[in-house]
Amino acid sequence: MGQALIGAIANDPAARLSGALEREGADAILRDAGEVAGLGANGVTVTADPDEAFDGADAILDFTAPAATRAFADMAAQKGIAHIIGTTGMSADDEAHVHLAAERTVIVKSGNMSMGVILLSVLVERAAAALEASDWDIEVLEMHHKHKVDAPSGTALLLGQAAATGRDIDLDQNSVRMRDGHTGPRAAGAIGFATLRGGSVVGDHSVIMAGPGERLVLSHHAEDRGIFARGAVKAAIWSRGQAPGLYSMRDVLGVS
Ligand SMILES: NC(=O)C1=CN([C@@H]2O[C@H](COP(=O)(O)OP(=O)(O)OC[C@H]3O[C@@H](n4cnc5c(N)ncnc54)[C@H](OP(=O)(O)O)[C@@H]3O)[C@@H](O)[C@H]2O)C=CC1
Ligand SMILES: O=C(O)C1=N[C@H](C(=O)O)C[C@H](O)C1
Repeated sequence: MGQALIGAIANDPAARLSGALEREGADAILRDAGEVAGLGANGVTVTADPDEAFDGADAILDFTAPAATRAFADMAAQKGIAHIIGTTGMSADDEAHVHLAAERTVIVKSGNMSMGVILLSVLVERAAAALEASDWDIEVLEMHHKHKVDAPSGTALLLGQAAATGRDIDLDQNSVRMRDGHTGPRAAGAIGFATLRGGSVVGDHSVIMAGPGERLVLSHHAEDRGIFARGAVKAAIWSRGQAPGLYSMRDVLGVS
């Protein structure tokens, strides 16, 4: 995602890359960030020092890992920099940490930054509200590339949350995250998740609403990681002048 972000910033006249961070020992350290992204030199040197990378920045675009995101949330809050979080696979404890940091700075956090997925979540919420839970079973199916380390995807959870909100139920209390063996029949009102991994799939998500004699399927297919990067840049630009708080991509895109 780092390379996609550098590309999205270069293509947006309202944005400027001020720093680029990688982990100590990574091949990209001390290289030109534009060259690492395959765009030609842009004069920004990749560093392993977060302080150096964040110095002078208005926003941090963070697509890393939960432990890093926790640490960067503290740094962003302390420096008063907006924190745009795309990292997924965060625990409840990580989420609570981010909530606390959002008391001190602007945080935009979303399991998916693309316009299409955010609109899909609105449609899922409406469909789930309209369809009787006793008749319509909701399953969220996702497939990603073989390098992905967390499951279900952040997007699948975001879509599951949209369905739960539409039904006015608690997702954690009603979700089935895996099935194996003699599971018994499906619990009425459950929201199920199924995960596929393989190849180079950028990100496919379907919310299946299975009713008596018919099936409604709402899907999104990501073809290029640029859609996530462009959303993150949009969020960073939007964050300017906002009051501290935890925001979603619905806030950024103005859809509900
Ligand atoms: N919300 C959205 O729209 C999207 C979210 N994502 C999420 O973004 C995250 C990253 O995805 P992706 O780019 O594919 O993953 P990668 O593993 O390719 O990239 C993550 C990078 O972050 C680096 N990193 C981790 N910890 C630190 C740290 N403490 N300091 C500096 N660098 C660090 C990793 O280094 P190292 O390899 O050395 O650990 C790695 O280079 C995932 O959680 C993914 O699910 C991805 C796409 C879209
Ligand atoms: O890891 C990925 O690649 C992606 N992660 C996000 C997720 O967990 O949903 C967003 C997108 O689907 C790609």
